[in-house]
Amino acid sequence: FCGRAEMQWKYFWGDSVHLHGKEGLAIHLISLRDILEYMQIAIIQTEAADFFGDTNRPNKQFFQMIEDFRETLEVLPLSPSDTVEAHRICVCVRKRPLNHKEVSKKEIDVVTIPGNGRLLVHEPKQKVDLTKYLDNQVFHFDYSFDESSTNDLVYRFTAKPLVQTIFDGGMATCFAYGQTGSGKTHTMGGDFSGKSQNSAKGIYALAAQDVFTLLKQRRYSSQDLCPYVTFFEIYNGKVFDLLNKKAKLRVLEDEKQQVQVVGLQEMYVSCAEDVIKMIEMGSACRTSGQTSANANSSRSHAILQVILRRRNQLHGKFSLVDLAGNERGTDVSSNDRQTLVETAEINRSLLALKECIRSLGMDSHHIPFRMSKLTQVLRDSFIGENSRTCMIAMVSPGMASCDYTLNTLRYADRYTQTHEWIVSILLLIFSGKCFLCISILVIDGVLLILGPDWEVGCHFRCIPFSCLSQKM
Ligand SMILES: Nc1ncnc2c1ncn2[C@@H]1O[C@H](COP(=O)(O)OP(=O)(O)OP(=O)(O)O)[C@@H](O)[C@H]1O
Repeated sequence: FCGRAEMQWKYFWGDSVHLHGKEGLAIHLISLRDILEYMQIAIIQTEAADFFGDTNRPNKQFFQMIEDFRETLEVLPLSPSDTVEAHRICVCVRKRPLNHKEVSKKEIDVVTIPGNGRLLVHEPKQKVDLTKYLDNQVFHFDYSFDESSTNDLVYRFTAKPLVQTIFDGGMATCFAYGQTGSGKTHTMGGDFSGKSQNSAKGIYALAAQDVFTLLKQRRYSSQDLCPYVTFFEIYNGKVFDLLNKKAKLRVLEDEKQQVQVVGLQEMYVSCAEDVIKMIEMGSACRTSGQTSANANSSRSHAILQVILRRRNQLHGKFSLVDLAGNERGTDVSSNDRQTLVETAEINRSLLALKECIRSLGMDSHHIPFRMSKLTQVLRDSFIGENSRTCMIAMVSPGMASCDYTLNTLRYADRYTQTHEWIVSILLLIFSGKCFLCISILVIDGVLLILGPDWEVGCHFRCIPFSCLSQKM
Protein backbone atom coordinates (compact mmCIF):
# COMPACT_ATOMS: atom_id res chain seq x y z
CA PHE A 1 0.00 0.00 0.00
CA CYS A 2 2.71 2.45 1.00
CA GLY A 3 4.72 1.65 -2.07
CA ARG A 4 1.77 2.45 -4.30
CA ALA A 5 1.04 5.60 -2.30
CA GLU A 6 4.57 6.80 -2.85
CA MET A 7 4.31 6.13 -6.57
CA GLN A 8 1.13 8.15 -6.77
CA TRP A 9 2.70 10.82 -4.62
CA LYS A 10 5.59 11.13 -7.01
CA TYR A 11 3.23 11.12 -9.94
CA PHE A 12 1.35 14.13 -8.57
CA TRP A 13 4.06 16.09 -6.84
CA GLY A 14 7.20 14.90 -8.62
CA ASP A 15 10.34 15.36 -6.64
CA SER A 16 9.30 18.58 -5.00
CA VAL A 17 8.22 16.78 -1.86
CA HIS A 18 10.77 14.66 -0.20
CA LEU A 19 9.57 11.62 1.70
CA HIS A 20 12.09 10.39 4.17
CA GLY A 21 11.34 6.75 3.58
CA LYS A 22 13.17 5.04 0.79
CA GLU A 23 11.77 2.42 -1.48
CA GLY A 24 11.87 -0.94 0.13
CA LEU A 25 12.34 -1.48 3.88
CA ALA A 26 11.94 2.11 5.08
CA ILE A 27 8.69 2.65 3.21
CA HIS A 28 6.84 0.48 5.73
CA LEU A 29 7.52 3.09 8.40
CA ILE A 30 5.35 5.71 6.71
CA SER A 31 1.85 5.71 8.12
CA LEU A 32 -1.25 7.01 6.33
CA ARG A 33 -1.23 9.99 8.73
CA ASP A 34 2.31 10.87 7.64
CA ILE A 35 1.27 10.77 4.03
CA LEU A 36 -1.72 13.05 4.64
CA GLU A 37 0.47 15.43 6.61
CA TYR A 38 3.00 15.60 3.78
CA MET A 39 0.21 16.10 1.27
CA GLN A 40 -1.15 19.02 3.27
CA ILE A 41 2.26 20.68 3.46
CA ALA A 42 2.76 20.11 -0.24
CA ILE A 43 -0.61 21.64 -1.09
CA ILE A 44 0.08 24.72 1.02
CA GLN A 45 3.54 25.04 -0.49
CA THR A 46 2.18 24.64 -4.00
CA GLU A 47 -0.54 27.25 -3.43
CA ALA A 48 1.95 29.69 -1.93
CA ALA A 49 4.39 29.05 -4.76
CA ASP A 50 1.58 29.56 -7.27
CA PHE A 51 0.71 32.90 -5.78
CA PHE A 52 4.13 34.30 -5.11
CA GLY A 53 6.15 32.44 -7.72
CA ASP A 54 9.29 33.37 -5.92
CA THR A 55 9.02 32.94 -2.16
CA ASN A 56 11.48 35.80 -1.69
CA ARG A 57 9.19 38.18 -3.47
CA PRO A 58 9.14 41.46 -1.51
CA ASN A 59 5.38 41.98 -1.78
CA LYS A 60 4.66 38.76 0.07
CA GLN A 61 5.04 40.57 3.37
CA PHE A 62 2.63 43.34 2.31
CA PHE A 63 0.17 40.73 1.10
CA GLN A 64 0.22 39.07 4.50
CA MET A 65 -0.10 42.40 6.33
CA ILE A 66 -3.15 43.34 4.21
CA GLU A 67 -4.72 39.93 4.79
CA ASP A 68 -4.17 40.27 8.54
CA PHE A 69 -5.68 43.75 8.49
CA ARG A 70 -8.73 42.53 6.56
CA GLU A 71 -9.30 39.86 9.20
CA THR A 72 -9.97 42.64 11.71
CA LEU A 73 -12.58 44.41 9.57
CA GLU A 74 -16.30 44.05 9.78
CA VAL A 75 -17.64 43.88 6.23
CA LEU A 76 -21.16 45.02 5.34
CA PRO A 77 -21.52 44.85 1.54
CA LEU A 78 -24.18 46.93 -0.18
CA SER A 79 -27.22 44.89 -1.16
CA PRO A 80 -30.05 45.65 -3.62
CA SER A 81 -32.50 45.81 -0.72
CA ASP A 82 -30.66 48.73 0.95
CA THR A 83 -32.47 52.05 0.76
CA VAL A 84 -31.43 54.58 -1.84
CA GLU A 85 -31.07 58.05 -0.40
CA ALA A 86 -31.80 61.20 -2.39
CA HIS A 87 -28.74 63.39 -2.88
CA ARG A 88 -28.31 66.52 -4.90
CA ILE A 89 -24.68 65.56 -5.39
CA CYS A 90 -23.93 61.92 -4.88
CA VAL A 91 -20.37 60.61 -4.87
CA CYS A 92 -19.66 56.89 -5.03
CA VAL A 93 -16.70 54.67 -5.60
CA ARG A 94 -16.42 51.37 -7.44
CA LYS A 95 -13.56 48.92 -7.23
CA ARG A 96 -13.06 46.51 -10.09
CA PRO A 97 -11.61 43.01 -9.59
CA LEU A 98 -7.97 42.28 -10.41
CA ASN A 99 -7.83 41.49 -14.12
CA HIS A 100 -6.04 38.53 -15.77
CA LYS A 101 -2.94 40.57 -16.46
CA GLU A 102 -2.67 41.68 -12.84
CA VAL A 103 -3.28 38.15 -11.57
CA SER A 104 -0.59 36.77 -13.86
CA LYS A 105 1.80 39.45 -12.61
CA LYS A 106 0.87 38.40 -9.05
CA GLU A 107 -0.24 41.91 -8.18
CA ILE A 108 -1.51 42.53 -4.69
CA ASP A 109 -5.00 43.92 -4.13
CA VAL A 110 -4.51 47.00 -1.95
CA VAL A 111 -8.11 48.23 -1.83
CA THR A 112 -10.77 47.01 0.60
CA ILE A 113 -14.45 47.96 0.61
CA PRO A 114 -15.86 47.23 4.05
CA GLY A 115 -19.24 48.73 3.03
CA ASN A 116 -21.24 51.63 4.46
CA GLY A 117 -19.67 53.94 1.92
CA ARG A 118 -16.17 53.30 3.21
CA LEU A 119 -13.10 52.42 1.20
CA LEU A 120 -9.64 51.58 2.50
CA VAL A 121 -6.38 51.88 0.63
CA HIS A 122 -3.54 49.88 2.17
CA GLU A 123 -0.61 51.85 0.84
CA PRO A 124 2.60 49.82 1.13
CA LYS A 125 5.39 51.90 2.63
CA GLN A 126 8.90 51.46 3.94
CA LYS A 127 10.65 53.27 6.78
CA VAL A 128 14.22 54.51 6.52
CA ASP A 129 15.37 51.45 8.42
CA LEU A 130 13.67 49.37 5.66
CA THR A 131 10.85 48.21 7.94
CA LYS A 132 7.75 47.62 5.85
CA TYR A 133 4.42 48.97 6.99
CA LEU A 134 0.97 49.78 5.64
CA ASP A 135 -0.49 53.25 5.56
CA ASN A 136 -4.19 52.37 5.78
CA GLN A 137 -6.12 55.35 4.48
CA VAL A 138 -9.88 55.58 4.93
CA PHE A 139 -12.19 57.38 2.51
CA HIS A 140 -15.91 57.97 2.92
CA PHE A 141 -18.43 58.19 0.10
CA ASP A 142 -22.18 58.02 -0.26
CA TYR A 143 -21.85 54.45 -1.52
CA SER A 144 -18.92 52.15 -2.11
CA PHE A 145 -19.14 49.17 -4.45
CA ASP A 146 -16.82 46.22 -4.10
CA GLU A 147 -15.40 44.02 -6.86
CA SER A 148 -18.40 41.68 -6.81
CA SER A 149 -20.91 44.47 -7.52
CA THR A 150 -22.74 44.27 -10.83
CA ASN A 151 -23.58 47.17 -13.14
CA ASP A 152 -27.21 46.72 -12.11
CA LEU A 153 -26.37 47.29 -8.47
CA VAL A 154 -24.21 50.31 -9.25
CA TYR A 155 -26.95 51.75 -11.45
CA ARG A 156 -29.60 51.26 -8.75
CA PHE A 157 -27.76 53.52 -6.31
CA THR A 158 -26.23 56.05 -8.71
CA ALA A 159 -28.00 56.96 -11.97
CA LYS A 160 -31.43 55.42 -11.39
CA PRO A 161 -32.50 58.03 -8.80
CA LEU A 162 -31.64 60.76 -11.33
CA VAL A 163 -34.03 59.57 -14.03
CA GLN A 164 -37.01 61.12 -12.25
CA THR A 165 -35.24 64.50 -12.30
CA ILE A 166 -35.56 64.89 -16.07
CA PHE A 167 -39.29 64.13 -15.89
CA ASP A 168 -39.58 66.89 -13.28
CA GLY A 169 -38.04 69.31 -15.78
CA GLY A 170 -34.51 69.19 -14.35
CA MET A 171 -31.01 68.35 -15.48
CA ALA A 172 -29.24 65.20 -14.34
CA THR A 173 -25.60 64.31 -14.86
CA CYS A 174 -23.69 61.15 -14.07
CA PHE A 175 -19.90 61.05 -14.43
CA ALA A 176 -17.57 58.08 -14.49
CA TYR A 177 -14.15 59.22 -13.33
CA GLY A 178 -10.92 57.28 -12.90
CA GLN A 179 -7.68 56.08 -14.35
CA THR A 180 -7.46 54.19 -17.65
CA GLY A 181 -8.60 50.61 -17.27
CA SER A 182 -10.40 51.22 -13.97
CA GLY A 183 -13.81 50.33 -15.43
CA LYS A 184 -15.42 53.60 -16.59
CA THR A 185 -16.52 52.24 -19.97
CA HIS A 186 -17.45 48.88 -18.42
CA THR A 187 -19.79 50.72 -16.04
CA MET A 188 -21.24 53.28 -18.44
CA GLY A 189 -21.17 51.48 -21.80
CA GLY A 190 -21.66 47.89 -20.67
CA ASP A 191 -19.52 44.95 -19.68
CA PHE A 192 -17.22 43.22 -22.12
CA SER A 193 -17.65 39.62 -23.14
CA GLY A 194 -14.37 38.98 -24.91
CA LYS A 195 -13.77 41.97 -27.15
CA SER A 196 -17.39 42.89 -27.77
CA GLN A 197 -19.27 45.12 -25.40
CA ASN A 198 -22.70 44.21 -24.08
CA SER A 199 -24.24 47.67 -24.38
CA ALA A 200 -27.51 46.58 -22.79
CA LYS A 201 -25.71 46.08 -19.47
CA GLY A 202 -24.27 49.53 -18.99
CA ILE A 203 -25.63 52.57 -17.16
CA TYR A 204 -26.34 54.29 -20.51
CA ALA A 205 -28.80 51.55 -21.52
CA LEU A 206 -30.22 50.96 -18.04
CA ALA A 207 -31.05 54.67 -17.74
CA ALA A 208 -32.64 54.66 -21.21
CA GLN A 209 -34.80 51.66 -20.24
CA ASP A 210 -36.06 53.49 -17.16
CA VAL A 211 -36.79 56.62 -19.19
CA PHE A 212 -39.05 54.57 -21.46
CA THR A 213 -40.68 52.80 -18.51
CA LEU A 214 -41.60 56.19 -17.03
CA LEU A 215 -42.72 57.57 -20.39
CA LYS A 216 -45.28 54.75 -20.60
CA GLN A 217 -46.77 55.64 -17.21
CA ARG A 218 -50.12 57.39 -17.40
CA ARG A 219 -48.99 60.58 -15.67
CA TYR A 220 -46.25 61.13 -18.30
CA SER A 221 -47.84 59.57 -21.40
CA SER A 222 -50.32 62.46 -21.50
CA GLN A 223 -47.58 65.10 -21.29
CA ASP A 224 -46.48 64.94 -24.92
CA LEU A 225 -42.84 64.28 -24.03
CA CYS A 226 -40.54 63.18 -26.85
CA PRO A 227 -37.20 61.45 -26.17
CA TYR A 228 -34.04 62.19 -28.18
CA VAL A 229 -30.46 61.03 -27.92
CA THR A 230 -27.15 62.74 -28.67
CA PHE A 231 -23.74 61.11 -28.38
CA PHE A 232 -20.53 63.08 -28.78
CA GLU A 233 -16.97 63.21 -27.54
CA ILE A 234 -14.59 65.97 -26.53
CA TYR A 235 -11.01 65.40 -27.54
CA ASN A 236 -8.37 68.10 -27.07
CA GLY A 237 -11.03 70.75 -26.52
CA LYS A 238 -12.82 69.87 -29.76
CA VAL A 239 -16.26 68.35 -30.03
CA PHE A 240 -17.02 65.43 -32.39
CA ASP A 241 -20.44 63.97 -33.13
CA LEU A 242 -20.34 60.21 -32.63
CA LEU A 243 -23.71 59.76 -34.32
CA ASN A 244 -22.62 61.63 -37.43
CA LYS A 245 -19.32 60.11 -38.57
CA LYS A 246 -17.33 62.13 -36.04
CA ALA A 247 -18.25 65.46 -37.59
CA LYS A 248 -16.39 68.30 -35.90
CA LEU A 249 -18.78 70.65 -34.11
CA ARG A 250 -18.60 74.20 -32.80
CA VAL A 251 -19.75 75.27 -29.36
CA LEU A 252 -21.32 78.72 -29.26
CA GLU A 253 -23.25 80.80 -26.78
CA ASP A 254 -26.43 82.46 -28.04
CA GLU A 255 -27.79 85.87 -27.02
CA LYS A 256 -29.62 84.27 -24.06
CA GLN A 257 -26.28 82.84 -22.92
CA GLN A 258 -27.45 79.34 -23.77
CA VAL A 259 -24.62 77.09 -24.93
CA GLN A 260 -25.34 75.44 -28.29
CA VAL A 261 -23.39 72.65 -29.88
CA VAL A 262 -23.96 73.69 -33.48
CA GLY A 263 -24.95 70.82 -35.79
CA LEU A 264 -25.12 68.13 -33.09
CA GLN A 265 -27.47 65.38 -34.29
CA GLU A 266 -30.37 64.84 -31.93
CA MET A 267 -31.84 61.44 -32.83
CA TYR A 268 -35.46 60.66 -32.03
CA VAL A 269 -35.74 57.31 -30.23
CA SER A 270 -38.91 55.31 -29.75
CA CYS A 271 -37.68 52.51 -27.47
CA ALA A 272 -34.70 51.48 -25.34
CA GLU A 273 -33.41 49.25 -28.17
CA ASP A 274 -33.06 52.35 -30.36
CA VAL A 275 -30.84 53.89 -27.69
CA ILE A 276 -28.75 50.73 -27.45
CA LYS A 277 -28.24 50.85 -31.24
CA MET A 278 -27.07 54.47 -30.93
CA ILE A 279 -24.69 53.52 -28.12
CA GLU A 280 -23.21 50.73 -30.24
CA MET A 281 -22.92 52.99 -33.26
CA GLY A 282 -21.30 55.81 -31.30
CA SER A 283 -18.94 53.54 -29.34
CA ALA A 284 -17.74 51.89 -32.58
CA CYS A 285 -17.11 55.32 -34.07
CA ARG A 286 -15.27 56.47 -30.96
CA THR A 287 -12.92 53.50 -31.07
CA SER A 288 -12.35 53.16 -34.80
CA GLY A 289 -11.83 56.87 -35.13
CA GLN A 290 -8.73 56.69 -32.95
CA THR A 291 -6.87 53.71 -34.31
CA SER A 292 -3.50 55.41 -34.13
CA ALA A 293 -4.02 56.73 -30.63
CA ASN A 294 -3.22 54.21 -27.99
CA ALA A 295 -5.65 53.41 -25.17
CA ASN A 296 -8.42 54.56 -27.51
CA SER A 297 -11.18 56.15 -25.55
CA SER A 298 -9.15 57.14 -22.51
CA ARG A 299 -8.03 60.38 -24.14
CA SER A 300 -11.48 61.75 -24.76
CA HIS A 301 -14.62 62.47 -22.74
CA ALA A 302 -17.69 60.71 -24.18
CA ILE A 303 -21.11 62.19 -23.45
CA LEU A 304 -24.43 60.46 -24.07
CA GLN A 305 -27.46 62.67 -23.51
CA VAL A 306 -31.06 61.53 -23.20
CA ILE A 307 -33.19 64.60 -23.85
CA LEU A 308 -36.90 65.07 -23.22
CA ARG A 309 -38.65 67.72 -25.30
CA ARG A 310 -42.20 68.97 -25.07
CA ARG A 311 -43.43 70.73 -28.21
CA ASN A 312 -39.83 71.17 -29.25
CA GLN A 313 -38.93 72.93 -25.98
CA LEU A 314 -36.33 71.38 -23.73
CA HIS A 315 -37.98 69.71 -20.72
CA GLY A 316 -35.18 67.69 -19.13
CA LYS A 317 -31.74 66.35 -19.98
CA PHE A 318 -29.78 63.41 -18.62
CA SER A 319 -26.04 63.58 -19.45
CA LEU A 320 -24.02 60.42 -18.90
CA VAL A 321 -20.31 61.09 -19.13
CA ASP A 322 -17.43 58.65 -19.53
CA LEU A 323 -14.49 60.91 -18.68
CA ALA A 324 -10.95 60.68 -20.05
CA GLY A 325 -8.49 58.66 -17.96
CA ASN A 326 -7.42 60.96 -15.14
CA GLU A 327 -3.82 59.68 -15.11
CA ARG A 328 -3.37 61.57 -18.38
CA GLY A 329 -3.73 64.76 -16.43
CA THR A 330 -0.82 63.89 -14.18
CA ASP A 331 1.45 62.59 -16.92
CA VAL A 332 3.78 65.50 -17.56
CA SER A 333 6.88 63.43 -18.23
CA SER A 334 6.33 63.17 -21.98
CA ASN A 335 8.29 65.36 -24.40
CA ASP A 336 5.82 64.80 -27.19
CA ARG A 337 3.98 68.05 -27.94
CA GLN A 338 0.72 66.29 -28.78
CA THR A 339 0.72 64.41 -25.46
CA LEU A 340 1.50 67.58 -23.53
CA VAL A 341 -1.38 69.44 -25.18
CA GLU A 342 -3.70 66.52 -24.41
CA THR A 343 -2.47 66.40 -20.83
CA ALA A 344 -3.02 70.12 -20.34
CA GLU A 345 -6.51 69.90 -21.83
CA ILE A 346 -7.53 66.93 -19.68
CA ASN A 347 -6.12 68.67 -16.62
CA ARG A 348 -8.03 71.83 -17.40
CA SER A 349 -11.32 70.07 -18.01
CA LEU A 350 -11.14 67.89 -14.90
CA LEU A 351 -10.22 70.89 -12.76
CA ALA A 352 -13.08 72.89 -14.29
CA LEU A 353 -15.47 70.04 -13.64
CA LYS A 354 -14.40 69.90 -10.01
CA GLU A 355 -14.92 73.63 -9.62
CA CYS A 356 -18.37 73.53 -11.26
CA ILE A 357 -19.60 70.67 -9.07
CA ARG A 358 -18.21 72.44 -6.02
CA SER A 359 -20.06 75.63 -6.95
CA LEU A 360 -23.22 73.62 -7.56
CA GLY A 361 -22.90 72.06 -4.12
CA MET A 362 -22.48 75.48 -2.51
CA ASP A 363 -25.43 76.97 -4.45
CA SER A 364 -23.01 79.55 -5.73
CA HIS A 365 -24.24 82.15 -8.23
CA HIS A 366 -21.01 81.93 -10.13
CA ILE A 367 -20.42 78.64 -11.95
CA PRO A 368 -17.07 78.74 -13.79
CA PHE A 369 -18.33 76.65 -16.70
CA ARG A 370 -16.36 78.61 -19.31
CA MET A 371 -13.12 77.15 -17.97
CA SER A 372 -13.28 74.20 -20.38
CA LYS A 373 -15.21 72.80 -23.31
CA LEU A 374 -16.46 69.94 -21.15
CA THR A 375 -18.09 72.21 -18.58
CA GLN A 376 -19.27 74.57 -21.30
CA VAL A 377 -21.31 71.87 -23.04
CA LEU A 378 -22.61 70.69 -19.66
CA ARG A 379 -23.56 74.20 -18.55
CA ASP A 380 -27.25 73.27 -18.18
CA SER A 381 -26.28 70.59 -15.68
CA PHE A 382 -24.75 73.07 -13.26
CA ILE A 383 -27.43 75.70 -13.15
CA GLY A 384 -30.99 75.73 -11.93
CA GLU A 385 -32.64 74.54 -8.77
CA ASN A 386 -33.45 71.16 -10.19
CA SER A 387 -29.98 69.90 -11.10
CA ARG A 388 -28.67 66.66 -9.71
CA THR A 389 -25.25 65.12 -10.17
CA CYS A 390 -23.68 61.79 -9.48
CA MET A 391 -19.97 61.05 -9.67
CA ILE A 392 -18.76 57.46 -9.74
CA ALA A 393 -15.04 57.22 -9.04
CA MET A 394 -13.57 54.02 -10.45
CA VAL A 395 -10.49 52.48 -8.91
CA SER A 396 -8.13 49.71 -9.94
CA PRO A 397 -7.21 47.47 -7.00
CA GLY A 398 -3.61 46.61 -7.93
CA MET A 399 -0.59 47.77 -5.95
CA ALA A 400 0.95 49.22 -9.13
CA SER A 401 -2.05 51.56 -9.47
CA CYS A 402 -1.94 52.69 -5.83
CA ASP A 403 -0.85 56.29 -6.56
CA TYR A 404 -3.47 56.73 -9.28
CA THR A 405 -6.10 55.21 -7.01
CA LEU A 406 -5.24 57.69 -4.26
CA ASN A 407 -5.39 60.55 -6.79
CA THR A 408 -8.84 59.47 -7.91
CA LEU A 409 -10.08 59.14 -4.34
CA ARG A 410 -8.73 62.53 -3.31
CA TYR A 411 -10.37 64.17 -6.30
CA ALA A 412 -13.72 62.56 -5.52
CA ASP A 413 -13.37 62.92 -1.74
CA ARG A 414 -13.68 66.69 -1.94
CA TYR A 415 -17.24 66.46 -3.20
CA THR A 416 -18.43 64.42 -0.27
CA GLN A 417 -17.99 67.22 2.22
CA THR A 418 -21.20 69.00 3.03
CA HIS A 419 -19.55 71.81 4.93
CA GLU A 420 -16.71 73.22 3.01
CA TRP A 421 -14.43 75.40 5.04
CA ILE A 422 -11.45 77.33 3.96
CA VAL A 423 -8.81 78.67 6.28
CA SER A 424 -6.45 80.98 4.50
CA ILE A 425 -3.36 82.32 6.20
CA LEU A 426 -1.15 84.68 4.30
CA LEU A 427 2.41 84.81 5.44
CA LEU A 428 4.81 87.32 4.09
CA ILE A 429 8.31 86.06 4.32
CA PHE A 430 11.21 88.20 3.55
CA SER A 431 13.82 86.11 1.85
CA GLY A 432 16.86 87.66 0.23
CA LYS A 433 15.65 90.24 -2.25
CA CYS A 434 12.09 89.01 -2.82
CA PHE A 435 8.86 88.58 -0.93
CA LEU A 436 7.25 85.18 -0.94
CA CYS A 437 3.56 84.93 -0.45
CA ILE A 438 2.46 81.61 0.92
CA SER A 439 -1.15 80.75 1.44
CA ILE A 440 -2.19 77.71 3.42
CA LEU A 441 -5.62 76.43 2.55
CA VAL A 442 -7.51 73.61 4.07
CA ILE A 443 -10.16 72.58 1.57
CA ASP A 444 -12.33 69.64 2.47
CA GLY A 445 -9.71 68.16 4.69
CA VAL A 446 -6.90 68.47 2.18
CA LEU A 447 -4.08 70.73 3.16
CA LEU A 448 -2.83 72.82 0.29
CA ILE A 449 0.09 75.13 0.32
CA LEU A 450 0.06 77.75 -2.39
CA GLY A 451 3.21 79.62 -3.05
CA PRO A 452 5.36 80.86 -5.85
CA ASP A 453 6.99 78.14 -7.83
CA TRP A 454 10.58 78.29 -6.61
CA GLU A 455 12.04 77.48 -10.01
CA VAL A 456 9.68 79.24 -12.38
CA GLY A 457 9.24 82.26 -10.17
CA CYS A 458 6.01 83.69 -11.49
CA HIS A 459 3.66 80.74 -11.35
CA PHE A 460 1.83 79.58 -8.29
CA ARG A 461 2.01 75.94 -7.48
CA CYS A 462 -0.46 73.91 -5.54
CA ILE A 463 1.06 71.25 -3.32
CA PRO A 464 -1.42 68.71 -1.95
CA PHE A 465 0.33 67.87 1.29
CA SER A 466 -1.64 64.87 2.30
CA CYS A 467 -5.18 63.72 2.59
CA LEU A 468 -6.08 64.53 6.14
CA SER A 469 -9.80 63.90 5.82
CA GLN A 470 -9.85 60.95 8.16
CA LYS A 471 -7.64 62.65 10.68
CA MET A 472 -9.57 65.92 10.87
N1 LIG B 1 -16.33 45.78 -12.37
C1 LIG B 1 -15.69 45.05 -13.30
N2 LIG B 1 -15.83 43.72 -13.33
C2 LIG B 1 -15.19 42.98 -14.26
N3 LIG B 1 -14.36 43.48 -15.20
C3 LIG B 1 -14.19 44.81 -15.21
C4 LIG B 1 -14.83 45.66 -14.27
N4 LIG B 1 -14.46 46.93 -14.53
C5 LIG B 1 -13.64 46.86 -15.59
N5 LIG B 1 -13.47 45.61 -16.00
C6 LIG B 1 -12.64 45.17 -17.13
O1 LIG B 1 -11.44 45.93 -17.11
C7 LIG B 1 -11.08 46.29 -18.45
C8 LIG B 1 -10.92 47.81 -18.55
O2 LIG B 1 -12.16 48.42 -18.29
P1 LIG B 1 -12.67 49.71 -19.08
O3 LIG B 1 -12.34 49.64 -20.52
O4 LIG B 1 -14.08 49.90 -18.71
O5 LIG B 1 -11.75 50.81 -18.41
P2 LIG B 1 -11.80 52.39 -18.65
O6 LIG B 1 -11.64 53.01 -17.32
O7 LIG B 1 -12.99 52.77 -19.44
O8 LIG B 1 -10.49 52.60 -19.51
P3 LIG B 1 -10.23 53.76 -20.60
O9 LIG B 1 -10.10 55.04 -19.83
O10 LIG B 1 -8.95 53.34 -21.24
O11 LIG B 1 -11.39 53.80 -21.54
C9 LIG B 1 -12.17 45.76 -19.37
O12 LIG B 1 -11.72 44.57 -19.94
C10 LIG B 1 -13.33 45.49 -18.46
O13 LIG B 1 -14.13 44.44 -18.90
